[in-house]
Parts: sequence; C-alpha cells; structure tokens
Amino acid sequence: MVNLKVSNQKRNAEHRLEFLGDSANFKTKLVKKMSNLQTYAVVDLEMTGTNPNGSERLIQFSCVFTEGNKIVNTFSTLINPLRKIPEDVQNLTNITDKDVKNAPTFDEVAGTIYALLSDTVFVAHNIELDYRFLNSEFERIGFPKLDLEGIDTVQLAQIAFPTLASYRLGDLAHFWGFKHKHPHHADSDAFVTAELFILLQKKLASMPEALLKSLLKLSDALLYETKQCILQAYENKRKQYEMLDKEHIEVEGIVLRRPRFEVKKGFNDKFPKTEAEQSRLFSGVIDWRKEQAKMMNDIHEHFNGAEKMLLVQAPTGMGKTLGYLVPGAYQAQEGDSTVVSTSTTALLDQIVKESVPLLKKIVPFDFTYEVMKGSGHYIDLEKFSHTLKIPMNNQTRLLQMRILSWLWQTTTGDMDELRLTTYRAQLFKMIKHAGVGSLSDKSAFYGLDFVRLRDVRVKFADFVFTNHSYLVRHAEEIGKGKANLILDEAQNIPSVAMEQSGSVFDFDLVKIYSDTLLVSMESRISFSFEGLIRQHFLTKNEYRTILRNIQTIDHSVPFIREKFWERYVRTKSGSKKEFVETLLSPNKVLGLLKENFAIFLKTTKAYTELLGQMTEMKQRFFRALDAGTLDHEAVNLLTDWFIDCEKLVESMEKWHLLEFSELEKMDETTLVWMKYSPNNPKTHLRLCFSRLEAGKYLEERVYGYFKHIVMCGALLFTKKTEDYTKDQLRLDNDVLTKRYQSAFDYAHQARAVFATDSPDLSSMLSKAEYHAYLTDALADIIEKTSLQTLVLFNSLEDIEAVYNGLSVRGLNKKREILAQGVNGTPEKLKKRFVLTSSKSILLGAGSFWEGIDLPEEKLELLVITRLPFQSPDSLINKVRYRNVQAKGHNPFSAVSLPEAALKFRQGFGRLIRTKDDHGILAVLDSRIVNKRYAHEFTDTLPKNLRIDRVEMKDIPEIIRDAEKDFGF
Ligand SMILES: Nc1ncnc2c1ncn2[C@@H]1O[C@H](COP(=O)(O)OP(=O)(O)OP(=O)(O)O)[C@@H](O)[C@H]1O
Repeated sequence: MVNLKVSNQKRNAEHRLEFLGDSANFKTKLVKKMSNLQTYAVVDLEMTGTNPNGSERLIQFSCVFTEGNKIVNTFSTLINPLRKIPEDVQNLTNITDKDVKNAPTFDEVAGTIYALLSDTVFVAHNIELDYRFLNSEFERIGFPKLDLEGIDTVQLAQIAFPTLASYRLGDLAHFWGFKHKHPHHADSDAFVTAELFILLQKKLASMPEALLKSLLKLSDALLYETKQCILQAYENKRKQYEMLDKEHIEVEGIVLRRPRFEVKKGFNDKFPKTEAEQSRLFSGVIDWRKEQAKMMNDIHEHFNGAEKMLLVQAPTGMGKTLGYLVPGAYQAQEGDSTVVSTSTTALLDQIVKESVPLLKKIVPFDFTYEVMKGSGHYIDLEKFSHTLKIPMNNQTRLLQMRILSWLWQTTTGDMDELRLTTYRAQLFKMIKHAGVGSLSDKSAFYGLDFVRLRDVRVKFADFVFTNHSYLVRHAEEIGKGKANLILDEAQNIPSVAMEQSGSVFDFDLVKIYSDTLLVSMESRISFSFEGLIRQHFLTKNEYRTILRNIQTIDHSVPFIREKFWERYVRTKSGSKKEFVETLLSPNKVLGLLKENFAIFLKTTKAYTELLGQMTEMKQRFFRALDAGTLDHEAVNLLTDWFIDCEKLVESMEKWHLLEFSELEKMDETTLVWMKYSPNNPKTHLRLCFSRLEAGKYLEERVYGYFKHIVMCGALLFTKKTEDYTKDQLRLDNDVLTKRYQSAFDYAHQARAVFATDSPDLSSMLSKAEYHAYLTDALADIIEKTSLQTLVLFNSLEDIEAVYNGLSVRGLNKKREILAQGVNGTPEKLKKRFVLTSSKSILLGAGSFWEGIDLPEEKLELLVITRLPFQSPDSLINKVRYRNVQAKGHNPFSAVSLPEAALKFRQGFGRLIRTKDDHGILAVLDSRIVNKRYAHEFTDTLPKNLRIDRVEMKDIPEIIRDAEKDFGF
C-alpha cells in the first residue's frame, strides 16, 4: 500500500504519476496498455455521509488495480475533510478525526487520483454512489468530470451468483473467505472488491456461450458499462468454439440442465438397532445420543408394525429430525417412501439444506428425495421465454438475467432458490407456474417443465418433503396409500387444515379489476384494441364478446354485493372496529343467490367464457410473438391487458364456492361469514368460508392415504390440553405415545431473566406507546450487550415499528439488525443471521418460534418480547373458543393459555441445541411474573434453569453477568 505524503503544490498529470514513486510499474502499465491489456481501477470511498446535497466530503480514497485477473498495484490515502466526522461514521469506518488530522486535503491529492484513474475502467461495489460522489468532489475543486467506463460488481455478482442470500460486500467476503481486515474501511473494501471482481470475471468465463449470448441481449439494462464484462466473456467463448456440455441443453436461448432420473441401486443394509451398530454408523458425523437412538428404534419398529398412529414427544434440540430421517431412509429398502411434512417452508428449507446432507453422510447407501411445494413457487419456462421478447424496464431485465443464470444451474425450478426479499415484482406474476394442467404439450419446454418432471420423480423418491399446507391439499397424490407420513410439529396441522379449507370472495376486488380492464378496452384516446383488429390479431366480433363478458361481471358482481349488504350488514354508527365479521349459514347464502338466480347464472356464464377466451388469446399472442406479426405498441398493449385480465380472473376464482351444488355440500362443519368495515359502505365486502373443525377433514383427506403416521412435536400437549389436542387431531385416547428425555444440562448451559415491571399491556393506551416502550427496552439491551441475539415477536407489525424505532436511534449502524418482513423472508434472514461475521440481531415472528435451528454461537441471547397468546379477535378463534365453551370448558384456560405456553416453550427451545451450547433467555413481558397463570409458562421450562426476576432496567446487567459465566 502506498501511503502518500503530499505537498501543497499543484502538479501536472505526468508529475503526479511519478509522484507515486513507482515509475517502473508505470512503464509496465504503458506496455500492457499497448498490448491491449485493460487496467481496472477497483475503487472504494469513505465519506462523512451519503447525503447527495454536496455537503459531504471524502475521508478515504482507496483503489486496487487489476489486469488480466490479477491484482497489480494498490493505492490508498486518508483525506482530511476539514470538518468533524460524524460519530456514527467514525464508529462504522473506524476512521477518527485524529486519524485524518494530518492527512492531505482532497485538493492536495485530487491531481494524483485523477491521473491514476485516467485510462482505467472504474469498478465499484455500488458504482452509482462512488463514481458520482468522486466526480462531484472533482467538480467542486474545478477539475473536469472523469469520463471513464464503469462496472458495477453488485449487479455482476447478482447475475453470476444468483442464489446468494445477500450481496453486501461484507457478506460476500465472508462467504468466499476473502480477507477483510477492516470492513467499511476503504482500503480493505477496495481490496475485497478487487478479489470479488476477479472471481466474477472467472465465473462469467465459465458460462456457456449460449447463456452469455442471452445475457448479452438483455445487458443494455445494466449500469454504466457493466455490459462489457459479459461481452468480453462472450467474445472469448465464441473464439473457443466450445460445444455445450452434455449436462446441459439449450432451448430458445435458455440453457437448462438436462433432466436426470436417478436409477436406484439395490441395497440391503440392515437397520442398526444396537448402540454398537449405531455408533459405527454415526462415527465421525454425529454423536450417539441415547434418547435419539431410542426414537430411531421406536419409529423403525412402528413403520414395520401393525399400529397406524404413533405420537412422539421429543424435547427441543434433541435431534428429532435425524431421529425420524434415519429410520425413514432404511425403510426405502422395503420399498416404502417417507413423506415428511413441516409446519412452515422455512423448516422445509432447513431440512433440505442441513439435515439431508447430514443424513447422506450417515447412511451407507444413496437415497432420493423430492420437495413438494405449490406450483406457484416454480417457474413456467414457456412463460419466462416469452417475457424475454417483451419490452421491460431495467430492473426487470436484471431479474431476467439472474433467472437465466440460475436456470443454468437449478435442478428444481423452485424460485425460492433465488432468495429474493419479495416475489411481488410483476415479472413473477407473469412467469409463475399455474400447474401441469395449464401447460401446452406443443411447447418446446413441455418435456423440460419443472413441475411435470417433479411429479414424475416423486413417484420414485424415497423421501418427499413438504409442508402442512401443501400436504392437506395434495395428500392423495403424495401418499398414494403406500407411503409413511411424519408430521413434524403436528400440533399445528389442525389450524393449517382449517385455513386451507378457507376461501374468500372479495366482491369489490372484482369490481376494481373489471373497471381497470374496461377503461383500457373502451379507451379511444390511445392506441386501443382497434389496432389489434387492424393487425388481424382478433376479429371485431371476438372483441365485442370479450368486452361483453367483462361488462357483465362488472355489473352483476356489484349487484349481488348490494343484495348481501342490504340484507345482512348491520351498521352501527360510531363503531370503533375497523372490521366486523357477521356469521351467515351456507343456507342463507344459497337462499339469497336463488332469489337472484338469473343474474347469478349470467355471471357464471360470462366468467367461464372469459376464461376460455383468455387462454385462446394467450396462445395466439405467443404464436404472434414467435412469428413477429405484431408491432411494438400491440405487444405492450396485450402484455398489460393479460396482466389485468389475469387479476380479474384470479379475483373471480372463488366464485365457484357460490355454485349451488357447492353450497348444498357444506354442512354444519363449514362456517360462512361476511367481513366488512361497518363505517364505510364503500369499502371491501368479503364473503369468507372456512371449516370449523379439522379432525374430520384430516381423517378423510390426509390420514387415509398413508400406511403409518408419526406425529412429532416437542410438547404436543400437556395433561390439561390432551383431550382437546387429541380431539383436534382425531386421535384415540389410547394412541401409542413415546416420550423422550432431554440430554441438556440446563442448570449450567442456560439462564433466564424475567422483567417484573413491564406496563400492563392490556391497559396501555395505544399501540404506538407499546412500540415506544418496547423500542426503549430493546435499545437498552442492544447498547449494553454484544451477543448474537434473536428477538421474538407476535406480529410483523410490531417488528416493523420496533425496527424503525431502533433505526431512528442509529442502532442499525452499530449492529446489524435483520427484521422479518423488512429485510427479507425467514429463510433469507436465517441464512444471513447464521453467516454474518459480526454479532447481529434478528427480529422474527412466526417460524422463528419453532423448529429453527441456531446452534452454539449462532444464538446466545433470546429475547421474548411478549407472551405468545393468539389474537382472540379472529373469527376462527372466536368460533373455536365458542365450541370449547359449549362443551363446558373455559376457552382461556382450556385453549388459549395452554397454546401460548406450548409456543413459549418452543421459543425457549431455540436457545440450547447441543451439549456445548450456552444461552440466555430474557422475557420482557411481566405477566410471566405477576399473573396468576404465570406458572403455566414457567412449568414448561426445565426445572433446574436459573431464573432471575428483576426490573427492566436491570436486565442488561444480568445478561452481562451471564455472559461472563458462559465465557461468550
Ligand atoms: N446425534 C447428533 N449428534 C450431534 N448433533 C446432532 C445429532 N442429532 C442432531 N444433531 C444436531 O442438533 C441440532 C438439533 O436438531 P434438530 O433440528 O433435529 O432439533 P429438534 O430436536 O427437531 O428440535 P426442535 O424441536 O427445536 O426443532 C441440529 O443442529 C442437528 O444437526
């Protein structure tokens, strides 16, 4: 690293280069230039802030030069900004006022930097910020703007490695093990970016020519001259005349892996029952754990016995997943497949990414598995291929490039692999799979379709991994009467079954979408459907019938809505409630529709016809795109029209629930209700359907399709809730049950601290006050401790509010704070949380309470913000409670309290995952101390766990004390 000592003199460019004191290097540079070897200047800047108003100044400039994929020189200098560096920037960069006191000012080094960068290509991680900032600094002191080609390594990394959880420099450096001595220090950031840039160029060079060609076609959308990297890789490949390897196939410019069907080799290994056999099998991979071994043996025996059901209560962190996977794998040689269903997709992801690779190392034979999710998770290749031909904005083009690169690697086509924060982009609506039934066998992609291939492979798979919501809808096709079923966290399946059988018909959404379509179709101002008729895309008559069907829906759905409103909505003026739910019966709905029979029939006919017309139009559109018979405007118009029409059709999907035959089928176990805003007759009116009781549904539509079923959970029920849970799961009272002991020494591995003085939450004045209180409490803990922390919440709304509160205080600049729903999906956040090199804080709800595995230093402090009572206001819960009441029980003590206590115990279970693990639990809700039911929660915790009960202000102190005990 060259450290500059500069004089105040202005120097000319030649002078400045000599000034580097490395003239030999300068000469070699010139020689290389002449031989056309491009020099890249990989730059990183640190500044007093990022405010774009021209008030911020540079505090460090660093640059690493690369040529031919090698680092050839480096340059770095601190810069005196002639002002105070804000505290948070000093913390982030570790550059203090003292460090820059004797450094040169920008005026003094500007000439040198300018000369150094001339004739190079400017490379940066987030080029927009660095290039613009540097140029505005030059302009400020009277230099001309730099006119360099530029490359952005963020975009290149997103294309070259499309499935990473994060593209932040620190995370990428950590992922590849690049040395990053001082993150957020420009010299080390520039060095790491240079290493990354070299890696990215190598990755591009490894891509096949056909893929590079398709990427190149879209690459005008990239920032600055980032495209050049793709062009260069493509040109090099073209010169090599390399054929596409046998593993891949190209269809219409999309490079895909050739489908492979693994032929299973016969094996005949006996299930290891004894400690000696098991220890031999596990050796070098996992430990032999007594209780886990017992569980394996019990499940193996169950799979080979006569009983259908087995309940397994295995304490958290015991290794339940391998406890059922090992016997499942051995069952494959009996010709049985094992279906494993988890309660969330985050847990599904965890099994596939973490437990399956372990299992592969343990068992001495190979096994196959398939993951089953709803078809909407998968990409429809035909649809994606069409989007490549349609005009798109730059953001979408970048996404398409990432998808092209991902398709070169993926074997599943599951878009979750892309780990995007949201899948809300319009592109995903256009390319998501709508099920095998929606495919055309004439498509060039038909034989390669991911969902079709998955459905073929699943027939031969030894394991099928799915989640409860997919299982309850597809049990017949997955189980086929011969598979065994493992229900992980089985206590959750009744509510999933209830939810899945539920549907909503939103009258007003239909009206919104039909209005939008009519505006575009009836418009005479802009280019309209007449243009399509002129281009012979459709006839005038076809246009009229499509328009008529949409108009029918547009008139008659609101008409029926009014009938429901007039008859059943009871408005109470001054009601504070945002929404009211009114119970109806299927019979009442049927009666009202019968009174309006003619209009109901007309709507059904229009909807059915529109569905057919849309499919026909789509096929015609794709043919026209291939033939190139439509002009640019027509393509745009139709693309928008299809998106709007798709929305209308989707909003009408549940219309079939109003079919008389459907309504007549509904018995007393189906609940129908209306949901509306009582104070505003103009807001959405929704008709909701749901099952009241899950047991019958599970018995008929799930259990029947499996040979043996194992229901697992940490604590499926307590004495008090046993009857209720068994009733919900439709289990006999004397169902075979196995319980296992925990192997952890909680007295030495964990500590807990409870707040005694949190305000009574029910009497707090507003949500905002609760959020402010919680933000204060958490900020205090975050500022005074430095542990890897998971904070559990009961709602995403609370997470967002607290995250914003912590950010306003600047805490997210000191520690990485990951917030579910703000920074990404649970899967993505978990990966970031586990990979991150610094001690971060994760704010999570839902799946973070149960099943998520964060061993040892990956979780040191667990904060429970509030006892996890479910909202009693949702109609489903109201009805559940009413049913319990009707049976003579108190709903609070019989359902809501025990459910919350079990969830609380699950949450605590995240803390200790191995024998060497240590952790601290902090509960910020003083109901766990003060309420008469507090013991219901504490009883679920290990008996020998040390618990301190202190005022909120003393909690950080206790945590620090425990921190010392555990040697964190
Ligand atoms: N025999 C073993 N030896 C060492 N590590 C193990 C063994 N069995 C499992 N593990 C590890 O222990 C951790 C906990 O396992 P698992 O995720 O199956 O927990 P669990 O028992 O299902 O708990 P929870 O109910 O909280 O989900 C995992 O990291 C797993 O890889």
